[in-house]
Amino acid sequence: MITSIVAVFAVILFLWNLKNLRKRVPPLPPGPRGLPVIGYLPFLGTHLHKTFTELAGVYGPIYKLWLGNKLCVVVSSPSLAKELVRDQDTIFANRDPPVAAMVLHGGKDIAWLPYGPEWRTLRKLFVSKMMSNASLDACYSMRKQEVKKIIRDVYNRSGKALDIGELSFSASINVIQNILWGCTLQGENTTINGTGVELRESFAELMVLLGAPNISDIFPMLSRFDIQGIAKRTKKIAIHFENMIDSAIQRSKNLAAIGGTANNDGKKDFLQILLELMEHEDGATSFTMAQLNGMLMDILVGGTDTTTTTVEWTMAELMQHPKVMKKVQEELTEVVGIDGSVEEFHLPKLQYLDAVVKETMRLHPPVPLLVPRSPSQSTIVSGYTIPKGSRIMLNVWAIHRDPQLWDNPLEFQPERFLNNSEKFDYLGNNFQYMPFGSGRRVCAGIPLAERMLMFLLASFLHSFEWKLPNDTKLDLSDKWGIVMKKLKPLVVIPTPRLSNSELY
Ligand code: HEM
Repeated sequence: MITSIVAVFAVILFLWNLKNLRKRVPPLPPGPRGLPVIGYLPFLGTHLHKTFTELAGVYGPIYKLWLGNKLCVVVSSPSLAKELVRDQDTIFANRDPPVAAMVLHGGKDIAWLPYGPEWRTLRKLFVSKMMSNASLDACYSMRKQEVKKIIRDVYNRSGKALDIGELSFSASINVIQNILWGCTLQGENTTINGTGVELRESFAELMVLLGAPNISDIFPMLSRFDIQGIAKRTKKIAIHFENMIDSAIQRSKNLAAIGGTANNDGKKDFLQILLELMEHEDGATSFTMAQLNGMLMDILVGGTDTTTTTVEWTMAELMQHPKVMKKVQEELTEVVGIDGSVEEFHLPKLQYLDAVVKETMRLHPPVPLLVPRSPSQSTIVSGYTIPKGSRIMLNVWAIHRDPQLWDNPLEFQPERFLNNSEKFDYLGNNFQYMPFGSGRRVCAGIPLAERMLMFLLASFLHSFEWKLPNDTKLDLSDKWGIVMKKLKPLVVIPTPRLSNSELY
């Protein structure tokens, strides 16, 4: 009798333990302790990507930190990146927009919308109507005209010290505006002499505001006090953009009323296509004015600052490595010819320049932590629980410099990307190299970015020799922002390189 009772108890105890074992939720990832209430906030420093890389050295490739009551998870290995953006992509394709993004356009844009039908419609529209090869080929003449305009500007100022970031910003913003609404709204003002400088400063400030740790994000109940003034400063910039977009919309509507198009060739620009779709809305493509605004702002902001920054970093690395610069120019002479100017059909043949751009984006990924993700449900990654709503940062900067993945990772060696174009492209299929992100939320503007980067750089490098002003020392330090820029602008002096002045 006693034996039977003990046996029954033992079985019950065993089943109870088994049930508990099954129910036990895996732990959160390890991570540093912060202070009560504010968590790790005071220790973040000014360079988030570097602080996060140092912490990975202590806690491993996946760790957590608390910023106030917001749980952040930082991931910095290719295999874990794959778990997030390939194996569990539908869960991690969600975003966690900061207050600054909400102030900018209510989060109603491709970059910040949560993963779902609204985001899918906008992204599909953008990719199919604006980023297809056919659409980009159709507006090549306009891209060419804008790049030529910049090259002529530079030629007219040969021998003077010029800011490379300003030059490439002028070209990028004009190209993007032309694709969006068929003209540059500031007209001549976005050339290197005009108020394009002011516009560029607004973009740069916005990137800092979007990337800054904000008390309002960490303690939503304090957001109405806007303690750091981030919402106020973002609103000011948003109004500037809204006015720009409003005048573009008004102009487009006026043109449509008289049956005209912004381009004299009768081709519709992106804004006209969108406005028409809005009027004849069907279920598949319907969207609101707020979404239209968000999408336009997204493209203006997301497309120009990243491209400008990459051009500046590439030129800086080339100034630092004259032998590489020489090889790039030799390739250009061979492919384009010293009596010709660069055309887009030359670009696929410029394999060494392509390797130089890839190597630059390895060392200086323009968006070092990508755009933060946020799981739409609680899930498990690498044996750790990742709760719904936590903020996930993929530290691409650390992955791109990991000595276990790259030989001499801190050295600028474009050769590592030569004859390797299949292994390393921009689509994020190789989780060791992801300057444009990966998965469903990979950058939506890659086709234009790739063409613009190569076209601008090839034109600058083919048309001019570049040198630093006397007594200037090149500084390759960076400055934190969601888009990471050079701390000091790159200022260089051009001298014409081509045989014939008519090529300028
Ligand atoms: C050098 C140039 C560029 C770089 C390095 C870059 C990088 C990125 C990165 C890292 C992301 C986030 C990806 C992720 O979360 O996995 C992103 C998103 C995005 N980019 Fe780019 N980008 C560039 C140029 C452009 C251009 C030219 C456009 C538009 C004309 C553009 C439009 C967008 C949009 C709309 C998104 C949001 C995608 C989404 O959330 O679905 N980007 N970009």
